[in-house]
Amino acid sequence: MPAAMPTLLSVNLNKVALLRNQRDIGLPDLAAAARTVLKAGAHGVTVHPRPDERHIRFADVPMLSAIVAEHGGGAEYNIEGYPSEDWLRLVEENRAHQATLVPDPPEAHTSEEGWNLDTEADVLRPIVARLKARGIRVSLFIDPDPAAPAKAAALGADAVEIYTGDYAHGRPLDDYRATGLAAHEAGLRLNAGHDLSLTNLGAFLDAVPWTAEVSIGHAITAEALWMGWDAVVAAYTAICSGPRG
Ligand SMILES: CC(=O)[C@@H](O)[C@H](O)COP(=O)(O)O
Ligand SMILES: NCC(=O)COP(=O)(O)O
Repeated sequence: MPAAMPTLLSVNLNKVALLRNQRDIGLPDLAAAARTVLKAGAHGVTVHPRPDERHIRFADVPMLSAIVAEHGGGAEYNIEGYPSEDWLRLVEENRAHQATLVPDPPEAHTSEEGWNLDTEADVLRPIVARLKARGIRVSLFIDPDPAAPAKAAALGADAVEIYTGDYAHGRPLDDYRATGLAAHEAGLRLNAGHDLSLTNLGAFLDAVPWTAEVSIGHAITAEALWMGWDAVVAAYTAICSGPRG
């Protein structure tokens, strides 16, 4: 069993932006949300700017970059998305610490699968090199497939993010643990995300103790409506730093 390590929490602000976009009055204040979650103890902020700007708008990206930089203390900015030229420029121009490449088509309702690292290898390899040349950590969004981490490492990725949506809907943790171990053995940073929540995060981290970072947005935003941001971030960081069973 690997030495227990605290898992870092990156709060995805997509759903704060989604609510903000419903009216033209700037509420909820996205900048205030970013400052609040960082002050409450989140390690970083994640955004997933989609081509239709349904939630995070391209103009939000530099504003949030400045807030993460202003917070300091090693806080990180994780930008997720499909690596179109526009998205790549957004990542490069806004000092992302980590770029998480996700295979979503523009019309995707949400992210529901990882990369096919066999058929997309030739597309991804130069993109990974381009981002790494700028000092950006590159994470590839993968399915819970123990064969995926070695393929991601062969493409030059620094990290993988296991898609956890199916786990949240009842898929057993066996493949997640095997994939996490494979990432650890491949020397990759292991991230995880999608539909993680206060009710399912602990069991995931117990089964996959190599997890360096979780990015959580939908559930934490819903939970913050009842608990408030300070309390909900504290609840997640307590799970993230708790003893691994
Ligand atoms: C990649 C992933 O699982 C999430 O980060 C994604 O950002 C969710 O996107 P929506 O918030 O648009 O559903
Ligand atoms: N990479 C996962 C993420 O950033 C947030 O996903 P979700 O918690 O909104 O499902």
